[in-house]
Amino acid sequence: MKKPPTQDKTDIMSRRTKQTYDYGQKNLCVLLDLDQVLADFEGHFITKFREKFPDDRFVQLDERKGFYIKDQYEKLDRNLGDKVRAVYIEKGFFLDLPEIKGAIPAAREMAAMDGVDVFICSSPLTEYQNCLSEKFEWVEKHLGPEWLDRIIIAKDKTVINGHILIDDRPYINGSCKSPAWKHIVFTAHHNRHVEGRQRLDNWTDGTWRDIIEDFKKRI
Ligand SMILES: Nc1ncnc2c1ncn2[C@H]1C[C@H](O)[C@@H](COP(=O)(O)O)O1
Ligand SMILES: [Mg+2]
Repeated sequence: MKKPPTQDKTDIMSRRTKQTYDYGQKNLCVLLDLDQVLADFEGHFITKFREKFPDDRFVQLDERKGFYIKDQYEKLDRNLGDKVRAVYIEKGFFLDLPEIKGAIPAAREMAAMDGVDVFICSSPLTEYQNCLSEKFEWVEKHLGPEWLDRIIIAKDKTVINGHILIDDRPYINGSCKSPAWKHIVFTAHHNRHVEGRQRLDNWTDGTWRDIIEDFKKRI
């Protein structure tokens, strides 16, 4: 393994690809989900749904329950499922997602922390045509081009290696029954009812730093 050069972490981070050197210690690998952790999928969905279908019933954010928006809308009216889908497969939907408050400065600060590597781990829709390229565009626009090398696209997040996965989806299943990561549930309206899980409620009160420091001690 190469010896580390005599430069500080800021210099290394400014490169497009962060290199791995033998510092005699392991870095904490943090996987950050994109939708509803960095980008506000649910809030933007309601705005667009109401613009497109102003005469239809919709679910207020504080009434959201269960991961899939489509499932809850279909319970209101079974014809709404196709309308829900039409909103998020439309060109520009993923690119225009607003930032979750405080997420971008927190992600940048986390990535600059000593002993921490940060990746963005996101699942594409099966209707990938707009969603996939727009996820990359969103990251480039909000975090910068140097983050493009840190995007992991995976339908099955259980096979991805990392120490922590911060993700709003409360149950993450896949072909690996014992994923390497510990799941920290990022609180969203749809998952508030899920109990007994380690959570991160927001990016603004600084508690994310405590979680990262705690896990750094454990690896
Ligand atoms: N709450 C959601 N309802 C429907 N679809 C959703 C929701 N959150 C995310 N999605 C979509 C958008 C993403 O492309 C995939 C997976 O998202 P991920 O945040 O990586 O679990 O599903
Ligand atoms: Mg998500």
